[in-house]
Amino acid sequence: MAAQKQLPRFVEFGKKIIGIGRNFSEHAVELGNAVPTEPVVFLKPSTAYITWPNPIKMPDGASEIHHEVELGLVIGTDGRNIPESAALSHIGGYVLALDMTDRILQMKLKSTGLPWALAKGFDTSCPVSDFIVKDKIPDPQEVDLWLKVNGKMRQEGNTKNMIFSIAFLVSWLSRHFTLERGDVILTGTPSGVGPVKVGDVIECGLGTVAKMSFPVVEGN
Ligand SMILES: CC(=O)CC(=O)C(=O)O
Ligand SMILES: [Mg+2]
Repeated sequence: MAAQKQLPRFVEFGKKIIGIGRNFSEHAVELGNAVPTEPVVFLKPSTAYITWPNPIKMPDGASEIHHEVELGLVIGTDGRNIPESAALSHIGGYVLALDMTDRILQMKLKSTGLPWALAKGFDTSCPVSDFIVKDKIPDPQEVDLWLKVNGKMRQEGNTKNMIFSIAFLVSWLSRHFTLERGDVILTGTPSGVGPVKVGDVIECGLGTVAKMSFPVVEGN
């Protein structure tokens, strides 16, 4: 409870949303990408956040978007050049997150070597759960991730299968830019990503620690 008071709801101080791509080899392979030798990084604007009971809105011009269930790390203490040995102490807690992606647009951008910002950063592209206090996840490298669409299982994975560990990611990112209290790091999705359309309902969870559900609606 004390920890919850320190970090009440991350959205009150949410800053950068830092995405890590292709951090599970089976997912990299399912989209025809090479398994990375260095983390693949992108950013989403804070306007991407939504929490229950808000819906995911289809972005303009799209008829489908992809779901990606992920563990989100919430930074609790600012840091730069954080050694790997101290990385976990900079994490203040966690969120269950969806990295919603306009895959068709992302593929187009990739094919011309352009950044993914528009495909990853549309409004409502980052649904998140309530803040999860650190104690609820004693080992973030041993967490089940699952996602269903309209009641059918689509993604099942475990954070132990990440290519780059959570401690490595926090340390490595902090060498490139300062991590600030309230930043959220999306740690990558396991395999099974796929399309959702208007009318679909996504339900997902982190083992039994967190669960959330979001409908997909027409954008405006
Ligand atoms: C290809 C992607 O969109 C990468 C990504 O976000 C991931 O989680 O992996
Ligand atoms: Mg992702």
